Amino acid sequence: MKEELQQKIDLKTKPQGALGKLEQLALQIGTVQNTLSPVLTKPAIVVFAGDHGIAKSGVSAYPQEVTYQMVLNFLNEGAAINVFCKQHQINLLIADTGVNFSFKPHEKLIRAKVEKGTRNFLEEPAMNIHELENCLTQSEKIVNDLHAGGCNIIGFGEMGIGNTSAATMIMSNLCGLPIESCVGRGTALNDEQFAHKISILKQCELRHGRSKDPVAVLQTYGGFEIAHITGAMLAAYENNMLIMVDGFIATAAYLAALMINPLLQNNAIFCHLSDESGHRQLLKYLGVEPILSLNMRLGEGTGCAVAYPIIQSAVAFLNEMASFENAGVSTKAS
Ligand SMILES: O=C(O)c1ccc[n+]([C@@H]2O[C@H](COP(=O)([O-])O)[C@@H](O)[C@H]2O)c1
Ligand SMILES: Cc1cc2nc[nH]c2cc1C
Repeated sequence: MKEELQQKIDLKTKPQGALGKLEQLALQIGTVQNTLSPVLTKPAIVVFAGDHGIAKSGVSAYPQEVTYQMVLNFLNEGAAINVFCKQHQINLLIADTGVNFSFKPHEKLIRAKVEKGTRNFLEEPAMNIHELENCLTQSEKIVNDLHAGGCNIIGFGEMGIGNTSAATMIMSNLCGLPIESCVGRGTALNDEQFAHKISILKQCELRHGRSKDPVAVLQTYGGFEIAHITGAMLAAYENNMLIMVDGFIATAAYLAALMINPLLQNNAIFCHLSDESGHRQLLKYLGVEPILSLNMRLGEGTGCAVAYPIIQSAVAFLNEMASFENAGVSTKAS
């Protein structure tokens, strides 16, 4: 199928390769769906939210309460992700994987709470193996349900004060890179706060040692929302869905999932380069190029939502553009 797709792309009325990254996307999407005429159906983004014990150690510029407050904002349709999903007709769902708050039922809220926040990994592992398994099973069900409803392209966002610290530790361990190469300012720490974050994360490294085992690393550092994203990506792959990968935290979850199933890379679309400083290095480590680079560092799945119309353009040109033959346009001079 790959060769036939490449031929179809090359016969479109354009100089060879002139649609750049859109051509690579069209090739990838057609290959995943094993067709010359792929379609994107019922696009969805799930924002997984969870609290982090490490937030108590002064590693974020914002207090932990912002996690639940932002979940309420998502449910009231006031956040950036709501706006972009509405703009592009993407179905948006919010999953409470471990927020320190009791939410009232809401049609867009998925109840997947493991605990009211992870434990502080400065002192002890963020979660136990049962809690991690709970994350992986619940997220699998969430994705399976969306797939059963006709969704074939899905993005995963996250919300969790302190989660750039967890993602930093995941990246540092699984890539075998020093903390300094992975850490960033998250929600915009000043120089002093940033130095404190680095010192805390180094203490955590001393406490837990290093590991390249994705399951052990997720258990040690969390969070519930990150582990949910890992499980959700694995389930999306099993359903042969296209997987939109968002920013730093979502890519750390992807890294863990990739180590569990390397075939995941066939279905993954890297939506944007986050301004969180470790993200560039992480994408480089993975050997992938994102669609967008807009200096965004919000999370919530906003990179996926903003990149989605570009993914649609890739599918549209493949399906709708004329070939040289159909349009009566001459090919290259020989
Ligand atoms: O997606 C990203 O690349 C990204 C980069 C920096 C921060 N964030 C968001 O900011 C929060 C984590 O930042 P922090 O400083 O609390 O660790 C969390 O809710 C993320 O969604 C997200
Ligand atoms: C306000 C705010 C919104 C967010 N959305 C994702 N992470 C966030 C962090 C903060 C602080």
